[in-house]
Amino acid sequence: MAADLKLPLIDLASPDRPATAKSIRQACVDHGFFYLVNHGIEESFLQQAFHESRRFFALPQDEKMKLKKRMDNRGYNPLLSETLDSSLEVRGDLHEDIFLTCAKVRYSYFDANQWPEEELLPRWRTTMESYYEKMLSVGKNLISLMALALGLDDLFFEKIGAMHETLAYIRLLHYPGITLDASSRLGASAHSDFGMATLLLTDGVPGLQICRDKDRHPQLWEDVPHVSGALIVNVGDLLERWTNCLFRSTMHRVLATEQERHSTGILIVQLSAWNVVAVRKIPQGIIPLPSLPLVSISETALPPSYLQ
Ligand SMILES: O=C(O)CCC(=O)C(=O)O
Ligand SMILES: [Fe+2]
Repeated sequence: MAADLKLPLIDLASPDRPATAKSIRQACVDHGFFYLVNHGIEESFLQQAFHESRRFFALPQDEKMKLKKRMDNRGYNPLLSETLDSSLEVRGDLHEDIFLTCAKVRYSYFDANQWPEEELLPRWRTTMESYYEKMLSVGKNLISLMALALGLDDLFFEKIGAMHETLAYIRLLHYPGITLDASSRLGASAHSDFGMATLLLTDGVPGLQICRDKDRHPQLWEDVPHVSGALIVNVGDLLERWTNCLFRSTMHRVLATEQERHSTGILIVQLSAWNVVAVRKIPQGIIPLPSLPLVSISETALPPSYLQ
């Protein structure tokens, strides 16, 4: 049995933004994970997004395969096609997912999405487009609070152009509620997220766990309990890098459970700093991805004062 964790709860509607920023800083330093409540997205709308997500995964496999993920990272990943922990010998996590982005950026991503046909899933596209807009707006508010939490002007990321042409992905995930062989195969194997931050919503079925100290042996995995109506926020590798590891991009995973599970999330990535994105955390430390430039910490966007 994994230990149960009490993650901090951040109230996005609190009028005391400096106090909220202070709590966010503590949460990002201690855990890299927290709950976000009073985020302003109506519960009925979130349920509708889940409903549409379920409808998609319930389609016949050949319909889903028509949207199979392409090189640009958008589209459908069938069951067992992805292994988030690249060090595993048993390949294939027990989930299927679809990636969408609605960003209107220079590569016309908006039109490049692969949408299910309207006759097949009426209103699916419009629901996902509003889901994207609503989650991104919460994410932008949060990122301005993160700037405050770093002792910066709350428009800091906007001013340096970091939110210019913001790229964010919606990821709809389905864990089918089966366990394969008696192996240790996971729903989503251990990984950290690569962008600035992820905002996640789960259907309440347990499974999500975090490992706060990846260098500890044996690793300690702690359950992230469900909090009704709250979004789960986690810091991504990019923000960890920008803050010289002050904010933690915490490793997490999802167990394979016998109960079916859905989650929907938005991953906020920073498009105009791909060179900074191009570092991945691996257990041994930070390494550049092959063929992509590594930006030294002193060249990153934040002034040294943020560490104080
Ligand atoms: O389904 C979950 O609870 C976590 C999903 C996740 O880690 C991800 O989408 O990066
Ligand atoms: Fe993740």
